[in-house]
Amino acid sequence: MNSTVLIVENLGKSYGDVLAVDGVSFRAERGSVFGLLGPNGAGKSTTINCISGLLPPSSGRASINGADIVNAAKAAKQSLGVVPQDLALYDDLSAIDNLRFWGQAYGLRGSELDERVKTVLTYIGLGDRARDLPKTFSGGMKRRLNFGCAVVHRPAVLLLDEPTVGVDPQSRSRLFELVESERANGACIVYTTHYMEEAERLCDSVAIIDNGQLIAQGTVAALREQLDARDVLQLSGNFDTEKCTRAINDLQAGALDKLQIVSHDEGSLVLSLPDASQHLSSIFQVLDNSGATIAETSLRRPNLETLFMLLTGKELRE
Ligand SMILES: Nc1ncnc2c1ncn2[C@@H]1O[C@H](COP(=O)(O)OP(=O)(O)OP(=O)(O)O)[C@@H](O)[C@H]1O
Repeated sequence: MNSTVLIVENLGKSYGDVLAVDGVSFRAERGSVFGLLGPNGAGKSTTINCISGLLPPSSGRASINGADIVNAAKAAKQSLGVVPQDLALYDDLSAIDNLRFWGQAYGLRGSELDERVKTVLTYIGLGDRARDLPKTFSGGMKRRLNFGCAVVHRPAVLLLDEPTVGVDPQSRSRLFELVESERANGACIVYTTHYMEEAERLCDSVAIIDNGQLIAQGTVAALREQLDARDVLQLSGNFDTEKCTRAINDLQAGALDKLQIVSHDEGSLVLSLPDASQHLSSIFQVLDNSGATIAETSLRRPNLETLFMLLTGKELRE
């Protein structure tokens, strides 16, 4: 059995003049969580909405379980479950009837439907609230019901668009458990988020998207390796750009040949280097000699968030 169930090739989507998704390609496997990471407006939802058939792509293609999302849309949708960013529940249907509705929409009938709905209700922790309306639920309970509706027909591919936005910590960890058990059941999960710590906890492989383009892709371990164990040192204060660059160049020419400038303007200086804490005093010394005043300093260990900064020179959450 081929383990690749989702193939996205050179996908593009424009809204008028706005190129929201620009040639995105990736593959995702059964029994794995694929993270699509990027800041607000990067193009994550547009990518998800194209894959789920909600938006027609402007270019490129995608297939789910071998079915092209445009030419074999019905078969593609049958293998797909979607948990959209905004809740998609019927307020006038009880929890169990919301699940029954989605089960029927995907062709489940009779005892198979009854059993599956019962299993999913327990699975999402709403067994004792089956007959209640979603409006009586907390935000986290609604999210879990939304999740249940997406998995009731046992999809091969599950798309989750920022599922933890506005969710309390307890419901968040329950959602993580649900994602992990779907993976254990063999589903391929595409998980979009701008929380890098969620990606580091959940994802087997990730793609980082910025301005509609994938700027890095691989397993979390491989991307960490790409960072070359670099710390990110962020300084804010007053910097004369020219004098400061000269000072940093002197350091690079000396012992700190791995020192890099990530971004630099008059009010801030972001540097990266391995084992930064060992070299703080020499960095501060040369900056001081260049006439810089430093108001604030922060040192971050390498993670996906610092990788984003190293690749783009920008903060993930601004
Ligand atoms: N219906 C639309 N019409 C015009 N532009 C749009 C539309 N939807 C999204 N965009 C633009 O497309 C780009 C990508 O948006 P998208 O919602 O896909 O990003 P995102 O990464 O999902 O961000 P967020 O997490 O904020 O939803 C943004 O520049 C956005 O303003």
